Amino acid sequence: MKLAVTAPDRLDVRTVEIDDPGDLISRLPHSSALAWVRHGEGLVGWGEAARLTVPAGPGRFAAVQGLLDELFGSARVDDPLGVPGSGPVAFGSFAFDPASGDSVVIVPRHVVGRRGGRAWLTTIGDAPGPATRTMELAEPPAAPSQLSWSDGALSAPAWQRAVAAAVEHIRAGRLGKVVLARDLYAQASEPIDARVLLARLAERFPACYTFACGGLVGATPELLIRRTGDAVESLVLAGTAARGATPAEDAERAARLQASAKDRQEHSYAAQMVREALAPLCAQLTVPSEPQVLTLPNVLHLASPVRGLLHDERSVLDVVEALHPTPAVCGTPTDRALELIGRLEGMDRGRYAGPVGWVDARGDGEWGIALRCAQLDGTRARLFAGCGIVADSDPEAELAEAQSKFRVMQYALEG
Ligand SMILES: C=C(O[C@@H]1C=C(C(=O)O)C=C[C@H]1O)C(=O)O
Repeated sequence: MKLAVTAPDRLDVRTVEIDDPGDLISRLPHSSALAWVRHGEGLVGWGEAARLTVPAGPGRFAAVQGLLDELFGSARVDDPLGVPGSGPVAFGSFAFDPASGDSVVIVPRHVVGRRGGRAWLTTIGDAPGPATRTMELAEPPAAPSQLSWSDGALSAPAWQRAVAAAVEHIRAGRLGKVVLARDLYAQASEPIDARVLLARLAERFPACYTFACGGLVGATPELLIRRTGDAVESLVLAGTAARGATPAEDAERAARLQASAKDRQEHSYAAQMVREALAPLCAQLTVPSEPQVLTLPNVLHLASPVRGLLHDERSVLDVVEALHPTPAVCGTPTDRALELIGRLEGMDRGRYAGPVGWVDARGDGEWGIALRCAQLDGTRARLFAGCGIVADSDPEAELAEAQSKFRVMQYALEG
């Protein structure tokens, strides 16, 4: 594995406490944004003090952690706050497939953080000017215009055939579950500004993690892992139903989802694997015996909140490595599911369904699974959505489920 690294020999890092900046996303001065925001709290970043381009291959998480240890370990750091996300941080977005696609890790020159009534500004490289200088509101960016839509690798009927083929493999006993995704393109007349999408997503999906890294922009409900000191948390999602039109219909659909043997099976593959991956790392681990229902503006999900205490000092990236790819986005068993995904989807997922998030110099951080997202490339956006397939899956129902997941980014682009 050969990593491309652009970084100075030694980072000069300074964090200062600042007045409440309010909405973080409106502080971003240009479209090449880095973001991780939920309920108005989190981190936004811009500029590049360092960039790591990580090729496919085993050990990519450990390789990144090793480089960050060097970079952060040799840095001159003035960080009087000492809270998760203060001092130097790296944002990252890893490719889904361990065998294909580059991953991107960026140490921004400027980071604004906001959590629990405190806010901070971190500057790398330059002597920071007065905090108010960078706190000026950026010019409001323009919304995407004249969008046209087209299929990605597979049309809707072709994708339904892929789902039917997956069901055959599962019924033949070759695997228990596989997650199949498809892509969709949006073409705009002008370059798409990530900040417009981020602002719309954060407003409409406040309970999701609105993220941006290396042009991948989305709002994921799925927390792969948060590490704060020795405490770790995860939110496993798998099993989905459409929202109802009224509160009564929602309640009825939530009850049906919780009682659905097919969705419970889809969910238990994912929850069980997360338990098995975390157990060896944890002195204590709690996985609820029954999933709950998470209600989002577009869908309902079966959800298992997992909590644990690490028994050794480990960076959040070590835990990401132990978890990815979970059956929420890949399948069971992992190797057969990966192979079938490669055969049936007809596309490279890139960084969709890979880990996305941030890590600081203490090894604290938050990583989600990059879902409900699009890869921006100038005037074009490539959207992704996928569904867990088990023996009882129906291709038409899975297509409808994928459409309801696409709606998140369709809304972000169209308003
Ligand atoms: C694969 C996606 O979502 C995943 C699949 C789910 C399912 O199949 O029920 C639910 C949540 C996510 O874990 C996606 O949004 O693209």
